Amino acid sequence: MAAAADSLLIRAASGHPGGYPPVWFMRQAGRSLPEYRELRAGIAMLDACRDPAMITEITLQPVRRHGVDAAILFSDIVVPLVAIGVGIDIVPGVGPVVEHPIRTTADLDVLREIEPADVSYVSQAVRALVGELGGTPLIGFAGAPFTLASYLIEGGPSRDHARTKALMHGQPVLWGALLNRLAVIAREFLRIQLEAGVAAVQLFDSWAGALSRADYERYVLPHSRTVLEPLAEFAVPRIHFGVGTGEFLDLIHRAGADVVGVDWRVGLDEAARRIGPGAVVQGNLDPALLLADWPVLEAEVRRIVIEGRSAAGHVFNLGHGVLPDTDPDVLSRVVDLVHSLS
Ligand SMILES: Cc1c2[nH]c(c1CCC(=O)O)Cc1[nH]c(c(CCC(=O)O)c1C)Cc1[nH]c(c(CCC(=O)O)c1C)Cc1[nH]c(c(C)c1CCC(=O)O)C2
Repeated sequence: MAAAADSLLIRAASGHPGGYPPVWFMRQAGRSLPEYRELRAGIAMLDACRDPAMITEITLQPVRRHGVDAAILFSDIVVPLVAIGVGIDIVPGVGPVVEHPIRTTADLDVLREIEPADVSYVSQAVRALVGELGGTPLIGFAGAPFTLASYLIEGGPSRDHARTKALMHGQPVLWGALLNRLAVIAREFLRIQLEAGVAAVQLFDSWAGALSRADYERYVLPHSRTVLEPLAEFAVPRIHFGVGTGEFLDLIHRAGADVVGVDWRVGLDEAARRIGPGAVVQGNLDPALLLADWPVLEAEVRRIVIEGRSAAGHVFNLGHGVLPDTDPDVLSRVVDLVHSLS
């Protein structure tokens, strides 16, 4: 732990950057890696997420291959919900699909509080990983209340989040009760990972960008704050990420984040300005550009590293997850390039 606490990621997150920005990739573990596809063959996603040896090996794969500056726990945002008994499956090529969508007060009963014993495989994997990783920090994560609520209300992935928004505006009491339960689950799931030894946490509010600034502030921010604020006691970086949240990056920060994840729509210099003094940012290469010719990609990486220097700290990452058909050698080359820039 002492070594991980001194890592580039932890230093950049507290606003004391070293020579080059630390680099890791959202969804660095997964289908872009042949060794992942081989290991996962014939094993369902949620079964893999409940097997400590599998979690450990898959988490380590991109660290070994790319030399990234952080590992992210192999899991999924729906894992804590499945662990407390919510009927959810992860369907390949689709995403999480919910057996009984949540649409009434009675439906909330299924969302009981999570206990460490519900996810002992996660604690076990974290402890093993902290030992294996040495000085490389391990990032734990959870899905944010809004993004989890969207899956639960819609019953699966949604383009427009229409039922979610209708419930948010039309049944604000039910909305508040649902988001509060999800916030407590996310916070306790992160606490379990922190107690097992993760060096940082990331809260994924992937779909928050579907909301207006005013609606985010009123209906979502208080609940994301319920997740993040009490975790300050662990004194580790709390990263808060969403896609399309450029209009309210300051609110993402205000919810209790030390590091604000930024997608590719806003430059990091402008993002730092929007967040305010002392801003630490994470991002923000467009994952689609990993499929472009190297000279194009190289120029983008250089631009992002330069723009990141106007923030108090910068963690190099993508603006969203690695796409499955990304060439893993390109990811390794991006890591080497970032490491050569100081
Ligand atoms: C929205 C969301 C989900 N899951 C997650 C989010 C938030 C991040 C984001 O916005 O991308 C979070 C997540 N899911 C996964 C990770 C692993 C850690 C990492 O390497 O980043 C993380 C951080 C593994 C996964 N989670 C999933 C996979 C793919 C399943 C497989 O390999 O069979 C992986 C590696 C499944 C999943 N789970 C989810 C989706 C949309 C999918 C993809 C469905 C598909 O295209 O098949 C829900």
